[in-house]
Amino acid sequence: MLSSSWLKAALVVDPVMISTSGDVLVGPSVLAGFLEELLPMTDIVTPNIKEASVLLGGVPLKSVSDMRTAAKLIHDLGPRNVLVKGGDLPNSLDAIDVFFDGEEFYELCSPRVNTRNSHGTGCTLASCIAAELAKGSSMLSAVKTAKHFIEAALDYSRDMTIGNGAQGPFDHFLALNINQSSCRLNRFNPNDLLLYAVTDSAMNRKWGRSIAEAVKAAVEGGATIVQLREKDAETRDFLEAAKVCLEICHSYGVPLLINDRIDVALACDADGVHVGQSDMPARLARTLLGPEKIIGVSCKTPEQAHQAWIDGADYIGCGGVYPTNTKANNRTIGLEGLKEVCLASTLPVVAIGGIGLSNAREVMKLGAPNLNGVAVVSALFDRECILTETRNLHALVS
Ligand SMILES: Cc1ncc(COP(=O)(O)OP(=O)(O)O)c(N)n1
Ligand SMILES: Cc1nc(C(=O)O)sc1CCOP(=O)(O)O
Repeated sequence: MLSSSWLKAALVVDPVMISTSGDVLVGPSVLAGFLEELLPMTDIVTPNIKEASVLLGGVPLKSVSDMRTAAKLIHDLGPRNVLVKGGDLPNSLDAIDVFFDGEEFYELCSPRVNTRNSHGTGCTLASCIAAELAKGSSMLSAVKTAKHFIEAALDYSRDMTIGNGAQGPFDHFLALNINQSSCRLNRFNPNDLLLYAVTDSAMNRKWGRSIAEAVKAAVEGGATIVQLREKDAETRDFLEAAKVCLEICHSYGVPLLINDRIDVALACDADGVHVGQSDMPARLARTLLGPEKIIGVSCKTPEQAHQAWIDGADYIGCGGVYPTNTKANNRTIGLEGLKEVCLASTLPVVAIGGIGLSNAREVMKLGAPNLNGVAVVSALFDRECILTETRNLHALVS
């Protein structure tokens, strides 16, 4: 028995051999067909740990380390990507899935949802991956989105009572009802890019403010995401300031990213990083930060935007839309350049460079697909009152 979907020439296979409830669903002839014919043509196979064990001739999987070994061995059987689902792993507080793309391993971790309503999760996960691939996601993004969807759906339907069996189905229609629920579908919401405040240490010094004071004023004024871009801060000072800013931002429900410094982002458990074309490559940043963190990449061309998507970035910072004094020797690409990148990008885009009260509306009116907001430094932080400037700019772009 198979649950598979062909979309955009991608074959996603959920090897439905043993159900979550432990029932064996296939015989030996099906297993042979799986190994010899199906796996070699598969883009991703998504076995649970019992199915992974069956595919490998019965080896027991008892730990995440065993799951990694299994993912590698199953990859050797032919599929281009493997997701070993650890929902059944004993003695684990979290649901840890191991994703292997032939080069890197990713441990995708989410809190275990205690519910009897878990019937159908495997098939739904595979279908969701296929749908995300068809929408243009990279494999890792598709897997992450699918996993978040399952987690949210399980949480949403944990207390439902349907039928009399030991297990109930979970609710696939939560998206229709999500507004009534507190669960979150994605860790990164592209709408957060609407008003992106990027700090600048020199400007804070000029106005005699700490980074934390500047950040507090910006989030109070309506900044929807914040990036600490502290080019000349000492590492220790930067880290301490980042921890304080993280508390401030989270108290307003606003994500905080760190410019360039993956080490600082890891040390303070920031929500993510923003990297440029000459910084740590996004793919390596993803490996270092894991699947849950937000990664933004600066792009001036459609080619760079495409690479950022392949590398597993979450959004693109595109500029300079207008000339700027904040970043030395920055090439201006104009509204035309911005539009070109937006049209080519499969990722959400935030415009940057010389944007302020006088031109933010013009940028947003471009109406380019994927353009989700404006990122601003001097128009917020090189002003006497950050709070007022942020409020005014927020009103303009909303
Ligand atoms: C949102 C956003 N977009 C672009 C940049 C520029 O990043 P980068 O190219 O790394 O240049 P520096 O910021 O390091 O000077 C950004 N920081 N944020
Ligand atoms: C940090 C940065 N990156 C840019 C890019 O084009 O990638 S422009 C820029 C500076 C933006 O500052 P302001 O809002 O003061 O013009």
